[in-house]
Amino acid sequence: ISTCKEYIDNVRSARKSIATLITELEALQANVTNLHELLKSDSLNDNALRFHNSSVLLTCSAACEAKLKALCKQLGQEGKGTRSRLWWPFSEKDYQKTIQELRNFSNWMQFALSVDGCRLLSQTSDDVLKLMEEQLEQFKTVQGLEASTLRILDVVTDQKRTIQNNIERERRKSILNWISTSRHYQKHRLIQASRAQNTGTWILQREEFVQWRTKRSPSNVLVCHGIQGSGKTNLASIIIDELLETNSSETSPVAYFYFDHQDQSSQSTSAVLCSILRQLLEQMTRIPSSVAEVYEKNGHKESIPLNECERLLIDLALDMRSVYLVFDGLDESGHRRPFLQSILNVARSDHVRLLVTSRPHIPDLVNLFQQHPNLMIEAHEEDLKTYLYQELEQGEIYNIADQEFVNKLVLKLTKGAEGMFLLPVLRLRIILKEPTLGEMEDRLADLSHSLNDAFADTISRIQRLPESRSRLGMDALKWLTHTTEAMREEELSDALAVHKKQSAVNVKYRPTTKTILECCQGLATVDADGCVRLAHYAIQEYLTENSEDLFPRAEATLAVTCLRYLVFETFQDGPWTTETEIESKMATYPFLDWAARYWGQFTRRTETDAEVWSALLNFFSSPVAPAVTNQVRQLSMGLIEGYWRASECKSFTALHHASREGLERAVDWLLERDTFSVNERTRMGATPVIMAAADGHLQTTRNLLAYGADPLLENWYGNALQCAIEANCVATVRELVRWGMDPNAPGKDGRGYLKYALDTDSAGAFAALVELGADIESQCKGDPHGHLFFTAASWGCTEVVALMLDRGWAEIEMRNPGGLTALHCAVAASKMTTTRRLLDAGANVDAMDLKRRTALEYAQAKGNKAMARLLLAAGATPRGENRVSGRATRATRWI
Ligand SMILES: Nc1ncnc2c1ncn2[C@@H]1O[C@H](COP(=O)(O)OP(=O)(O)OP(=O)(O)O)[C@@H](O)[C@H]1O
Repeated sequence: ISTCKEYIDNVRSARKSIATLITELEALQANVTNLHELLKSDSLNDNALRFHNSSVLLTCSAACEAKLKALCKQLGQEGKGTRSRLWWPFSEKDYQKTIQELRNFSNWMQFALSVDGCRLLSQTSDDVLKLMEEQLEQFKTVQGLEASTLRILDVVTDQKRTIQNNIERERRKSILNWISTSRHYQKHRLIQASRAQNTGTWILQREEFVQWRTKRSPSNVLVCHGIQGSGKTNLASIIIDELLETNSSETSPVAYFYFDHQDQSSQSTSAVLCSILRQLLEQMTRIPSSVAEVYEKNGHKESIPLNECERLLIDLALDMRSVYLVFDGLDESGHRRPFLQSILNVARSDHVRLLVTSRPHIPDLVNLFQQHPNLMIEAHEEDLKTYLYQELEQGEIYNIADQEFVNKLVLKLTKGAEGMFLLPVLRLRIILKEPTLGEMEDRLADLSHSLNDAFADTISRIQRLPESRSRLGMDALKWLTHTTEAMREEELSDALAVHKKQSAVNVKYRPTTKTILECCQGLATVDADGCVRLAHYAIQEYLTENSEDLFPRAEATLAVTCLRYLVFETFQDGPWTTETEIESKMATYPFLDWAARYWGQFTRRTETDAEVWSALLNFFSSPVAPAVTNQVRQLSMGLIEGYWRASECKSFTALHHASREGLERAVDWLLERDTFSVNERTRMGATPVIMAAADGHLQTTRNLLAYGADPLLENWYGNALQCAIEANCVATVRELVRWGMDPNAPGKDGRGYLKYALDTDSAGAFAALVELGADIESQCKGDPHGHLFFTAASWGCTEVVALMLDRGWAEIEMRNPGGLTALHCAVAASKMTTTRRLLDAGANVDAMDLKRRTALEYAQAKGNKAMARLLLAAGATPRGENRVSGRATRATRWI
């Protein structure tokens, strides 16, 4: 039974097995046939292929043959009985083995079917192994190549990363430079370099300072005040160093600014805030997206708008653990009011620690800071001693004097310091200038009593120098005392080279900076920007106070120097055609640019001086000088080409000059002689009255009108009234309207005059126009905002907004056609300062427009977090607050 079962099982699967066996045998047969063909073919003969007896292919073929024979025998059932012949001759295991073997043979044959395969299989198995090894080697080489490729890929990836980093670095640099290029650190480094070692550290231990720094003080502001020369600036530099060393980090950045009375033009509110913003960003590894966004939006503009800068500062401060801001010499800032307004906005956040230094008794500062902690600064005896000993050692005093004299000197200077650092500094300089010990002792016995005496001593020393040196020193001090703009070394040197009998620039007379400084006997110094300055604010005060005695007719002589320089033959080949030509003249003759910009300032105040008058007439009668002067001025002020083009400058007459500079006597003189028509026009259409009105020269405007000037004439920009409004020259605006200009007439581009006042937020001019009859309602017609109040809020005209509310010319909750309040408008336009002013004036922070949106939602839509915080601080209710009471709403979570 078991035999029968075995048979039946075998027979059952035999059909399938036979079919498989046949397929494998057919495949093998086909391969053998093909191989046979190949071995006979030319391709192998040509290559003279020899099969070794023990080659792999022959061995394999022999094995194949043997197998096939065995198979035949098995299938033929030779020598078996009848019954067993009916049996399927393979067990399952044998069958599987046979099929596998046949497949292997087939594979070998197939491999041999290529020339390369044949060549390989013609070798013995050892050879094949060797070849395989070689191929393995080659494979490894390829693998090596792959590894190199991977390395190359790594390098390329690295390079890509580097390039990306470079791009990011460049972008960061452009953003930072766009924000500010002021080199705030230069003054800091100068002070650091001149500060005596180990002085002033006492301030870091003072309780007021420690409390301020560690936020234990109830106020985030600390005011350090002290008399002139008490050492405030040096102490500020010590504080800055300490904060930078121990606090400066991504989350606690430090920024500072030193105000300087001689540098007003580069210390506008905007310049200072931008410098602060840049410093804070420099301490952060990544530029925050809020800053990048402002750059994307405004990067094409020359500089970052002030309100954006202020907003970003507020925004950054809120994200920091603490921000330390140090401002030295607030009393020296000529733009104090707007600056303080902005910086105190920034310092509303408690994260901001604000430290300022100033002289005492400055009324506006006293009022503003009286509720904040104060720290009195005066020179410390120990610091003075340290400083004096260091100075004496460096001055090699021990070559002349013994220790006893040195000790006596230090003691006397320290005891007589009167709380100042500056006084002993000056006294020491005077003593050290003496040639012998005896004269030093005499000086010490007869010390100047006060700071002013010390200055007077120095001046008399300058006056005792040899004549030309003394003149040079006093002339340099005269320039430095009377200029409102810092003078670069080369400008001052070129100005000092102007002598009476010259008719051209003579470079041989230009003194070097070293000579200038020597002749000023320590009263002047050069800063890191290459500007020559009076060494201390106190010197400026002294020289200004005593100017009449020290520099008789100072401004007149400066006016004459400018006018004489401008008519030099050197410039007779002007006006020039290209910007490069003009710039090259300005570079070769550095005083040209300075004289062209400031001659009028000095001349205006000294027109009646005979020498000035004669120099002025000489200037006016020059066929070239007025054109050259105008060209250089317009270019150096950065005006568009139309203004400095030679043809325009040639049409800019003496009358235009006199009108723009407000030279009343000259205007009268020129008009009386009928030299020019009162309505003389330049190529761009400028008239004398436009020139006078735009610069706010009231009397000159009056005189021109009296001579028949037509204020309705327009240049390419507008008429005299429009120019006076935009420059916020209130008295001139009044004069022009009184003369007959209609404040309700449309301007050149069809807009009403009130709108021009909004262009520059000129609240004074706006008020004057309304008082003189400008009708707000009629000038609102056609305004896309519906009313000037909304336009003012949208444009960020904070002063005009405040004015309109004060005077009742607008209601704080009035609505535009879209149901928006002024608050909505200011928030929608991201005008932070205007928004704050509206909130201070009582604007309803939750007012809703027609679609029931609040100002907070406008801020949210804009992604303006600082604005949202401002509104929330003013009590704004986030949407959903009532519904989800007690839980952060979407709006507050977003902030
Ligand atoms: N630590 C110091 N090391 C060396 N010199 C110092 C130091 N402190 C002050 N001085 C000297 O004293 C002068 C006056 O100091 P500083 O300018 O700091 O005073 P200030 O109080 O800021 O003056 P002002 O209010 O008049 O501007 C400096 O020009 C310097 O020469």
